[in-house]
Amino acid sequence: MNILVLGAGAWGTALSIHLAARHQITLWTRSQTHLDEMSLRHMNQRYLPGYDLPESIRVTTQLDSAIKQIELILITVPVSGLRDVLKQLTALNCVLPLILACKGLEAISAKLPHQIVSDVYSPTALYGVLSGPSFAQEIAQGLPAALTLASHDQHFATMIAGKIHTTYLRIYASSDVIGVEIAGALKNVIAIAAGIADGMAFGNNARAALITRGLAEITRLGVALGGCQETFMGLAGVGDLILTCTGDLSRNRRVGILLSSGLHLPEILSQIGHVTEGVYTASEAHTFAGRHGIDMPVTETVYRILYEKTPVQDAIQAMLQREPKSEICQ
Ligand SMILES: NC(=O)C1=CN([C@@H]2O[C@H](COP(=O)(O)OP(=O)(O)OC[C@H]3O[C@@H](n4cnc5c(N)ncnc54)[C@H](O)[C@@H]3O)[C@@H](O)[C@H]2O)C=CC1
Ligand SMILES: O=C(CO)COP(=O)(O)O
Repeated sequence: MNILVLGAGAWGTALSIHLAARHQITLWTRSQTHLDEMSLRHMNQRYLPGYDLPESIRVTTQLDSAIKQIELILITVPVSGLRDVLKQLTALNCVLPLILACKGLEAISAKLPHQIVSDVYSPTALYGVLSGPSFAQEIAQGLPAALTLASHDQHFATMIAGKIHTTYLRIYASSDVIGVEIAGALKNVIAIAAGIADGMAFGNNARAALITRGLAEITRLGVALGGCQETFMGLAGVGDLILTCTGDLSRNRRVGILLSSGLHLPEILSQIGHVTEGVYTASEAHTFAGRHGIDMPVTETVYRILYEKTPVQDAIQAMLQREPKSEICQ
C-alpha cells in the first residue's frame, strides 16, 4: 500500500520504519528545518535518535502533493494537532481512509480522536484507531509487540490489521473504537500517578495498587461512555496501562517522577521535549468525571497536583485517607 504518515515525531517515525518493510511510506512533517535535518542524516535526530530511516521512505512537507496516489493515511500527531491536520486534509478535498494513532482527549472539548474526525473530516471516510502497548523505540528496533486496531467497520479493521500485521507487530482487530480510545487516553494519567509513586519510593505494592485501581476507574469511565468492558482487559487496556506505568521509556511516567522531585510542570515539559498527553487528558477527564459523577480518585489526585498546585504529599495523603471501598463490581 501507499501509506502517508502524518506527524514525524517519535511514533510516526517508528511506525514508518516498521511499515517501510512492507509498504511505500511517505512521512510528512510540518517543518522544513525538520525535513532538512532528516534528509541530511537519514534519521529523525530530534524525536527518535539512533534509528536509521530506510532509503525507501519519502519525507515531505507538501501535503497537497503527498496525498496523491495514497491509499491510507496514518495520523501520528498529538491530539492537540489532530483537528488542524484534518482541516488541512479536508481543504484538499481528501476523503482517504484514516488510522488514528494518537492517544488522548482534546483540550477544552474533551473529545476523543474519532469525534474530532466526525467534526471536521469527510463523514463517508473509513477510519480506525490503533492503540496498545508500544514504545516507539522498541517498534523502531523491530522488537515483538501486539496492538489493537479498532473500527466501527469490521471489514475495514480486519483488512487494515492484515496489511500492517507482521510476525513482530501482531495486530488484533476490534470494533470498540470508544473503549480503545478511552483506554489509550486515560492510561497516560495513571502513568503520571505511577511515576509519582515510584519517584516517592512507595514501592512495588503501591505501583501494583495504582495500576489495578487505575484500571477500575478507566473502565468505569469507558463503560459509561459506551466502551466494552472486555476492551479494558485487552492490549489497549490493561496491556498499555502496565507498559506505561512500569516502563522507563514512558514520557508520562517520567512527568510523575519529575513532579515528585519537586520540579514544576513547565520545566518538566521542556525537559522531556515530547508530547505528554496525560497532562491534558487529566484536566478533561477531571471535568468529565465531575459532570457525570464518575469516581476517578487517581485521576483526581493527578489533576490536583498538576492544576491546583496541591503539594504531591498532600494530594497523596488525601487519596489514601478516602473511605474504605468495596472491590466488587460497581
Ligand atoms: N512515542 C510513543 O511511544 C507513542 C506515542 N503515541 C501517541 O502518538 C502521538 C504522537 O506522539 P509522539 O510521536 O511520541 O510525539 P512527539 O512529541 O515525539 O512528536 C510529535 C510530533 O507531532 C508534530 N506536531 C505537533 N503538533 C502538530 C500539528 N499541529 N501539526 C503537525 N504536526 C504537529 C511535532 O512537530 C512532532 O513532530 C501522541 O498522541 C502519543 O500519545 C502512541 C503510541 C506510542
Ligand atoms: O503510548 C505509549 C506506549 O504505548 C507511549 O507512552 P508515553 O507517551 O508515556 O511515552
